[in-house]
Amino acid sequence: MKKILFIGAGSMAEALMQGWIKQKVFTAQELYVTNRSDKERLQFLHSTYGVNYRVDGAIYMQADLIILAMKPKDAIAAMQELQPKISKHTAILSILAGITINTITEKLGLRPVARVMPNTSATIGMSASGIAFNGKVSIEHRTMFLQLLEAVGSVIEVEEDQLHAVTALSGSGPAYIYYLMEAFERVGTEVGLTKDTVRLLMTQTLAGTAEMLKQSADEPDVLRRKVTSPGGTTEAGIKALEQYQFNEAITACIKEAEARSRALAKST
Ligand SMILES: NC(=O)C1=CN([C@@H]2O[C@H](COP(=O)(O)OP(=O)(O)OC[C@H]3O[C@@H](n4cnc5c(N)ncnc54)[C@H](O)[C@@H]3O)[C@@H](O)[C@H]2O)C=CC1
Ligand SMILES: O=C(O)[C@@H]1CCC=N1
Repeated sequence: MKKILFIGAGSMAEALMQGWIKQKVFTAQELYVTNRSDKERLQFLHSTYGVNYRVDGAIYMQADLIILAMKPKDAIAAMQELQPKISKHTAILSILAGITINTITEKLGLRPVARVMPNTSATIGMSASGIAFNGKVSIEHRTMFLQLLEAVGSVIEVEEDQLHAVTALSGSGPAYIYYLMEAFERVGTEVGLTKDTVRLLMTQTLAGTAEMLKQSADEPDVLRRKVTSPGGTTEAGIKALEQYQFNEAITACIKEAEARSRALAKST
């Protein structure tokens, strides 16, 4: 029986443990979770998923894999606390935005580290994750790390530096789409539909559009033109997007998020 230890019990830790249990990658009994102080949160995870939340010194020492899942601002203190408690050989999977593999091995010692940027859709097996490894990761470790991420969605290997871009795009991406949906629902009710009807129409539109992009050989602009009749509604809508600087807004959004990821890396 494996021992997989989560340090940090927030929404991303929950998404991963939920996905792994659902996909039968690990049993709940193999998962251990700890956080800084919120015992109620640990009890909630225990009663909801059956994961262990009583973590003694032996569990730290025997852990096969440790998942770093605290907020980046808490990472240094958490790693300093962790270092004396864990075995020299334990592999680390970090989901921390902006915290480099170098910082992790500086604080925890040279060991196999995978740095991953998943997203919260891991909860339903639909994460899009980027992953980078250090030189200590063996072929067996690599296979294991990739399987863990494949169990909760799709995963693509990138250079570590590219994880800043992955974070800005797919790590934060669900929030942008939820924000878009909030806007659709708000305006949808203004033009005469109920919120429920807008939700139904637009979730299917998002899913259908994503599937078209996956299945079609056409580029997005070609697919867009197929929707856009001359003098029609789409053209009017797109003109409004252009007038309100849609492209500038998206560019600023991704660049600000990427810069924030880099700033986080610098400040630790
Ligand atoms: N929420 C998201 O969509 C994504 C988050 N991430 C990354 O995942 C990490 C966690 O994010 P969330 O789950 O959203 O955060 P969260 O705020 O929901 O949870 C953070 C957890 O870490 C715990 N913690 C803080 N200091 C600790 C310490 N010293 N020892 C043990 N536990 C400690 C807190 O008690 C809390 O349970 C962050 O580093 C973030 O960059 C990565 C991809 C997506
Ligand atoms: O907002 C954040 O910093 C994290 C990283 C990607 C999604 N959430």
